[in-house]
Amino acid sequence: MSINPKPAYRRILLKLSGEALMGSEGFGIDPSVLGRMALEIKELVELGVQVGLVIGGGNLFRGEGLAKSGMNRVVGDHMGMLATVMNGLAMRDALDRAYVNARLMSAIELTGVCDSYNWSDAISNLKGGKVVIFCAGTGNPFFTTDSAACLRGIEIEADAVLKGTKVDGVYDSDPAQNPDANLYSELSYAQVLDQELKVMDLAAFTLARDHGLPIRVFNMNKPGALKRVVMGQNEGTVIHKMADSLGEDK
Ligand SMILES: Nc1ncnc2c1ncn2[C@@H]1O[C@H](COP(=O)(O)OP(=O)(O)O)[C@@H](O)[C@H]1O
Ligand SMILES: O=c1ccn([C@@H]2O[C@H](COP(=O)(O)OP(=O)(O)O)[C@@H](O)[C@H]2O)c(=O)[nH]1
Repeated sequence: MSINPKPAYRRILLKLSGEALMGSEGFGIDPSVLGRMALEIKELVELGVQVGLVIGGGNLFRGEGLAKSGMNRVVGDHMGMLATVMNGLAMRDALDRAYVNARLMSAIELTGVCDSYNWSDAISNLKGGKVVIFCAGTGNPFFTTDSAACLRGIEIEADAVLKGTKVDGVYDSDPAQNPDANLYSELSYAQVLDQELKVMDLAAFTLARDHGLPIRVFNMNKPGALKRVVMGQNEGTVIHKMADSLGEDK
């Protein structure tokens, strides 16, 4: 196995689900998980990779779940977006404690708590080697933080969206249901859509496809997997533009 000494990416958009932060607890934030993730992100910064981060809120609130219990969906989504701000505050704090310079930018204005999202400030901070955490999703109800990850990824001209999840990548069927499921190392956008593989919601996925933004899915709970992805080693599944048997992939 050859080790590639240089990172494969100059700038990435890392998406971490809220559930990734709760560790073995069923709710909330596990400080030890947060600390481990901060150290993994620090390694990337030390390699010279520019890191934008989008954090989910599913460990605290999801609008869809709250709406099922009778709450107005828009209010539920507002709570979900504020949950991502809480996760963002915790992540910025963990990065500070790991001596990593980080800025927290919110799509919803929260004076005195964090900065408001500003595209050019985000780019300057990234160029200056600061980790930029984008919270409050897109700022709009009925969207997800996967959509926010693709949107911010396109805006900051990231080389890829790296989606950290609970499984090793994208399989031909749900590995939680089928122990014999096979892991893909590479897929085209068309293959994901044709085979209805679960990567991210359709709004997020089509945004990435239409802008040719590669998505790499990997296991955030697997120590060192993030670094291997960034070093261009064979880890997880990449979904990107490729000519497939049906002709041009969009
Ligand atoms: N074809 C598939 N490949 C990989 N994971 C899949 C597939 N189908 C369903 N899943 C499930 O999707 C989950 C990960 O989805 P993800 O979007 O990261 O989480 P969430 O929906 O909780 O935000 C995994 O736990 C896995 O069981
Ligand atoms: O642009 C956005 C992003 C998120 N949310 C809300 O915030 C919640 C938490 O985000 P998400 O479910 O994407 O978190 P994850 O699954 O990544 O933890 C969502 O369920 C939505 O209710 C929203 O309304 N608009």
